[in-house]
Amino acid sequence: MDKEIIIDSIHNQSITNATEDQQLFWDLGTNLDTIIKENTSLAQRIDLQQLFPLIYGIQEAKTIFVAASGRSGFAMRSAAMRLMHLGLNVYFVGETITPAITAGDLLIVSSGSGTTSSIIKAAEKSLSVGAKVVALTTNTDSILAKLASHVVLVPAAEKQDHSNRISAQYAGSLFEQFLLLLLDAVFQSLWKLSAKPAEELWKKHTNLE
Ligand SMILES: O=C([C@H](O)CO)[C@H](O)[C@H](O)COP(=O)(O)O
Repeated sequence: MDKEIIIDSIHNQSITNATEDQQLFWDLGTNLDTIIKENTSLAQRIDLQQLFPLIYGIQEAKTIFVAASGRSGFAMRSAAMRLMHLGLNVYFVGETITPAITAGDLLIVSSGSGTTSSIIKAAEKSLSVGAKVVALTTNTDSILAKLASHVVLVPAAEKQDHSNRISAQYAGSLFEQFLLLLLDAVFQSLWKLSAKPAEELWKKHTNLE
């Protein structure tokens, strides 16, 4: 190939890439800004008093069970880990070592849609044995919300709401992100109430990772 053509094509390539990179840079910044703003707005729309029964329920329960699917499940696993750090007896539903739920226990479920069948089944079983069920969901008319002993409404977009009205993010992303923030806020309150020093909690942190 002619030397000038090669130089020309390299030059054009770098101009094209620079433009694409600039666009990507701008998009990423805008995306982060959108995500943070949507979470901030959601935090302002949460009725914090709806969290009181969750907090008291966690303090009173013999054993706490946590259940959620997919990305909601990832957020709830993080919350379950922190409850364990507080010294509470906590299991994630579906793990091999999770025992039977019984009366006096608490099941915390989260489902943006409130229609995920495994989560509804877990709630039904828990109620049938006399355990309490606290549900976090975007939909107070859902089967899960109607079953639950107590509902925390998280007014994020439901995963099949493609209207962009509540969130510009894909599917249930806002709900799933916010679960992590909300349950970290719950943990901070529980930690303060426990009056335990961080060093005591840290002893519970896995030393096998
Ligand atoms: O992983 C999920 C999906 O990607 C939606 O954003 C959900 O967490 C999963 O499908 C469970 O759904 P919900 O029970 O409605 O939270």
